[in-house]
Amino acid sequence: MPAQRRVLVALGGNAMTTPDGSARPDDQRKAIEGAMEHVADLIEAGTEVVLTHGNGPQVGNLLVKNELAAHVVPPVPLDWCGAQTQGTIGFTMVGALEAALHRRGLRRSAAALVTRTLVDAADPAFASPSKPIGRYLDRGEAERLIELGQNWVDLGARGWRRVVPSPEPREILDAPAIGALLDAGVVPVAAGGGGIPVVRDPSGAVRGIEAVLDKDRTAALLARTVRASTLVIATDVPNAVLDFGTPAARPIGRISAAELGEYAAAGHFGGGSMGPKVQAALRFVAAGGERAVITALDRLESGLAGAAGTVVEP
Ligand SMILES: Nc1ncnc2c1ncn2[C@@H]1O[C@H](COP(=O)(O)OP(=O)(O)O)[C@@H](O)[C@H]1O
Ligand SMILES: NC(=O)OP(=O)(O)O
Repeated sequence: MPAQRRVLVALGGNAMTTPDGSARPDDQRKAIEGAMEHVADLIEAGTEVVLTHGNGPQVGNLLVKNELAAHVVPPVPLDWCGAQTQGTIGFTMVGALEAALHRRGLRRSAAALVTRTLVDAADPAFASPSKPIGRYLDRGEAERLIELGQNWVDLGARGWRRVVPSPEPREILDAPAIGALLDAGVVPVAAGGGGIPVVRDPSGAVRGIEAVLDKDRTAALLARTVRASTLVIATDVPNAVLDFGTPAARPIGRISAAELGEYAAAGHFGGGSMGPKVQAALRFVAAGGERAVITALDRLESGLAGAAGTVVEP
């Protein structure tokens, strides 16, 4: 498999929902259709693309539905909710991407793979929930749910959000199937929502475990696994910003991994938002990746060329 021009594009939840995170089906369809136009442009320009995506709003909403309906139908575990969101988001992305490719005269197909990501059952993250999912609530509503045993954190201006365990992704178990899709010329959508978290029993059997993986962390692992030259993290802001949200805010353009690492250590990037993206970019480059780009969807092409966004190089 050629390593040149293979690009892993990770789409954030913001590329798939409205800014209020409500995740209404029509809003998701429209947002995904817009995102796939940009991805189709890359493919038309000759880039080999592997796609992954977040699922924070969707998996949180599904969990709530399960809990609300628990007295009527049996609730399913969080890893099943993750698998279900891979299915619906992947299905929507594949349809939108194929339509966008066909409009450009490209008869390429795409396929969404239900993807398992191995984690360690002893990961300390299981004891300290940190991954924000679902809708934002105000403090009073969040406190009521905390009393019922849920974990919620204050995320500032947008409100409070539920958090669940998010262990470190260790291995993409379905990597051979992703490789087979690439070899067949099919555009893979893989490891959505960071992949379904699974652990391996002493017998070697694999089983799901309740958590939601961080899609940026998994994207860095997936990019290395498929030997992509570039990792692009597409979100709703054109750049990572220093002193974000203050009068001294300034966007970061091209930067070395060493310098970006210093800014990260100094606390410039929000946990649960820009922090994981910067961490993923640094990990990918440290592991031998040529370039990681953090930018907005509408700058994908110029970001790939190193002319827009936060461009991280060794
Ligand atoms: N230092 C920073 N630079 C830029 N954006 C930041 C920074 N810190 C926090 N953010 C926030 O991170 C958001 C993007 O992260 P997130 O909402 O998790 O994206 P996605 O859902 O696309 O993965 C931006 O909308 C911005 O509000
Ligand atoms: N799983 C995950 O990280 O999803 P978001 O990017 O939507 O938060």
